[in-house]
Amino acid sequence: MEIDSVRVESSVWIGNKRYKALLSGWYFSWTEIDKRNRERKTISVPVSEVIGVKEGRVEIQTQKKVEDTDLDFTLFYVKRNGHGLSWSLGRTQFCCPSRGVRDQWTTQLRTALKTHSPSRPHRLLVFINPFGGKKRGKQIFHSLVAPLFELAGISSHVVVTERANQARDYILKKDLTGFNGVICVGGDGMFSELLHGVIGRTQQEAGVSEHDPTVMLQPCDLHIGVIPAGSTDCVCFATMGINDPVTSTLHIIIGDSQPLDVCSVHYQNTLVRYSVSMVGYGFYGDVLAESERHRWMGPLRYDYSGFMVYLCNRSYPGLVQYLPADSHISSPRDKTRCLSGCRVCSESKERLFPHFDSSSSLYSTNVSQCNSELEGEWVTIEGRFKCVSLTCMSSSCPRSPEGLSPSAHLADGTADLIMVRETNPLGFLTFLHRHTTKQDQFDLPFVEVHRVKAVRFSLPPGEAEEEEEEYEKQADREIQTSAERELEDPEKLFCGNIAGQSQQHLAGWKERGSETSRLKRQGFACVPCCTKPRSVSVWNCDGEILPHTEISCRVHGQLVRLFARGIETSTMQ
Ligand SMILES: CCCCCCCCCCCCC/C=C/[C@@H](O)[C@H](COP(=O)(O)O)NC(=O)CCCCCCCCCCCCCCC
Ligand SMILES: Nc1ncnc2c1ncn2[C@@H]1O[C@H](COP(=O)(O)OP(=O)(O)O)[C@@H](O)[C@H]1O
Ligand SMILES: [Ca+2]
Repeated sequence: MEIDSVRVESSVWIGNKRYKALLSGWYFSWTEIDKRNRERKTISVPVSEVIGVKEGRVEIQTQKKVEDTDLDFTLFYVKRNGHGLSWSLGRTQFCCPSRGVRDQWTTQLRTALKTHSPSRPHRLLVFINPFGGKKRGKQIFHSLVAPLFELAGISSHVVVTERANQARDYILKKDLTGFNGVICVGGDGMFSELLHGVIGRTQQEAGVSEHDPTVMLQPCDLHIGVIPAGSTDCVCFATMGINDPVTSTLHIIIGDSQPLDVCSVHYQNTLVRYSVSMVGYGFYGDVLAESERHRWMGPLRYDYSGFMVYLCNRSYPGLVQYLPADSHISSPRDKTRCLSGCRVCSESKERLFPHFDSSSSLYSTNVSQCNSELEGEWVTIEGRFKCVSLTCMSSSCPRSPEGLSPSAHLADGTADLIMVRETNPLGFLTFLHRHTTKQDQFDLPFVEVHRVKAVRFSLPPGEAEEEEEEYEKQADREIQTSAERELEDPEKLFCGNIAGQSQQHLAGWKERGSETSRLKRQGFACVPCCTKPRSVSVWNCDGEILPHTEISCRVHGQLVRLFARGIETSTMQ
């Protein structure tokens, strides 16, 4: 065996074939040597993608040694399947000329792993929602994820949730010393709990008020990992390009890091929620409100509710104001895609954090810096809309592989505002259908899209007053008793589903009795396609219904980081 400071090399055997194994720089490779000593095919694995090195011949499933010889070692690494987005565990068993050489290899490979992968997690906090999606969260974790963590030497503390918001509260309140990341096994709702916990805790520790819409929030160090086991799983799909628990687990193990923009939603000077995928009014709000009544259908509830709400053919008046992003940098119609190593996103880092000190990893929370992000001319648009949606990223998911806004970026500090004006049912169906094909859903005369830094939504003045009167009357007449019941415990009304509500915010609900009554009537008590015209919809914020109509949203560039690397272009191994 030859070892110098940059190279380790020796002969090894795989089965009955001889190979030259080489560890050089960032790569470990093995090249077949034929009987005439000529070099044949080489397989090369980046050290950063090695999952583990074990002495002996070890099986993948059981991790047991099938044969304990002194000459063998087994290498586990990331293997790309198909087009490269789906990852599985690769395994190769090497036989060395002597025990000394075998021990040298295991030592050298483990040292290289430590040097080249310093950001790997050692200890993780895992939250499983046993009721998400098809209710397979526990099974997915124990059969697919836990064995890989064990192989990689990662220890985990597992919490199977017993109620909504448990994961969020745990992150906000418990001692997290020693954890390098938090993982959710569930859907977008579960991710959202972790998101609120991690952002909230980071701001608490930094002494930053989350309620102030103009403040620069402190970026979060604790990484979030997502094992898809929900209904839409849009966060996972949009950051990995695939919903696959094993792929997600391998990205977590190797400590990949993908920054993500987050949108904060405020009502007056109170934080309502954070969003990473979609804040949608009109169609998407109605679909969500309707779908909550059909949770028993599992993921299909969205298709069923989508169909019912589509038949209602509603449109809503609204006043939308937005702060455009710099159109020289990128545009929602530039037909590009945000891929792994995206230039637009990496160049945004300097713009978003001009005072970032890389030596100490400190971000300056300078208020003037944040205000510069909020500078510019606001644009106002009034009209009747089928839907108004804001998305910080493409929001691609299996239902819409290109997403709500195919050219949106994961970490550029902007979101895309999509406004679909009132149109005939066929026009709206064309718009919806284009989400499922490669056709441009923005190339329709009633659709507008803008890349923005902030958005405000309000009801046109006349409408707002009329609505208010109508709701007051309705609230008094029709649902007084249920309104009283819900005021006693507003959280119960939504089945504990308003994750992220602060006490202050819940108090806000109690004050606005007529608004909660209205929501109940619209979202929960209303029969789909009811004959009464309704001119106010609800907001769908990453799968949660918001208790306010007039909201303002602001994008916080690269606020959190995921164990992911964005979508890779085809790279076959
Ligand atoms: C005709 C086919 C139309 C397909 C339209 C697809 C649009 C898909 C947009 C997807 C945006 C996803 C944004 C992510 C939202 C999630 O955060 C959030 C929570 O997810 P979770 O339950 O996993 O926790 N999910 C949602 O709010 C679900 C929104 C889903 C909307 C689906 C609408 C389906 C529409 C079917 C319409 C059928 C019309 C047929 C007329 C003949
Ligand atoms: N043990 C639990 N019981 C009830 N609700 C829960 C529990 N754990 C999490 N939740 C809530 O369930 C909601 C949906 O969960 P999620 O995992 O996103 O599944 P889905 O994608 O099917 O909606 C989330 O808003 C989350 O807060
Ligand atoms: Ca973005």
